[in-house]
Amino acid sequence: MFSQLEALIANLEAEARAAYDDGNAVSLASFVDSFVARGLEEATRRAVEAKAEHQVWQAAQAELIAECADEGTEREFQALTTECGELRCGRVVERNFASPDDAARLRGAADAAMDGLYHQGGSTSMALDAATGLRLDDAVPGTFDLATTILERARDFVSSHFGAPRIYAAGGLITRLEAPPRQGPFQLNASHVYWKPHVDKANIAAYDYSALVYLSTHARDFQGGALEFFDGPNTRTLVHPEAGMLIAFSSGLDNLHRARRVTLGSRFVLALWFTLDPAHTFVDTSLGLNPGSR
Ligand SMILES: O=C(O)CCC(=O)C(=O)O
Ligand SMILES: [Fe+2]
Repeated sequence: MFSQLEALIANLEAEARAAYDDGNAVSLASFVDSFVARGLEEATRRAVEAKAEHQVWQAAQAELIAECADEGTEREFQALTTECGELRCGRVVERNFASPDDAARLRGAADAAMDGLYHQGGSTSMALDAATGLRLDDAVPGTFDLATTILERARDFVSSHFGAPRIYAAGGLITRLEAPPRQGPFQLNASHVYWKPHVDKANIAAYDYSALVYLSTHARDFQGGALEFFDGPNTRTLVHPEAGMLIAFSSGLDNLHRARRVTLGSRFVLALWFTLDPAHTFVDTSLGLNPGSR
């Protein structure tokens, strides 16, 4: 299987070969070598920049978390729009974004596809990529297409709601939170705490918008597990997931949040992230394919 680095080098080599001109003074081999070397230098520079940006976001996140008390006044979700630079920030909920049937189909497929995957405490996640697609389709044919269709619809929804004409899929996860946590050989860390407040952009600086499509319903499929936003030191905004509900929000510091601990049952969510920067579009290398050669 290709590593990311091998895939990058293979891409650069393919690009170099395509760019090589026969009338060139240098041989193809040395042209490719110096093209790859320049490409790797550029990639390294971008990685260093991204690391610095990541550290800034993490420091700001730590400050916000420190300001939030353990307990706060709770209020139910209200849609919210704020200005942030040239963009719109805020949050929005859309019930029945996915039909109950589609949510149930994807939930069933995800549950089966997670057999044999590692869990961390009560949490099991699969990236939304082609390798997961094979597992999903093996469990319930057609469910990878269903997931990618939901992703595309979510992208259009976020783009029009937040007034960002062009946004790109930057990553996706299907996550199951459950209580009690499964034990056995696939349990990696029984004391893993997934219910930590966080800012999505502090995890991956390229994320600009987050969308969660719930596949399970609070009080029917699970207890606990509300989505909680930390709005100021003592104020919490809660969303109780319903199968098919979409919640979209800007990924920055205005949306410090967490999924609360599930106390009983299973809670599935399709989490999607979008970026304004095409350079950060998600590249699926899960089947070891070289994206440049497709
Ligand atoms: O499951 C949820 O409600 C939240 C998930 C989340 O915050 C995340 O994956 O970043
Ligand atoms: Fe999050």
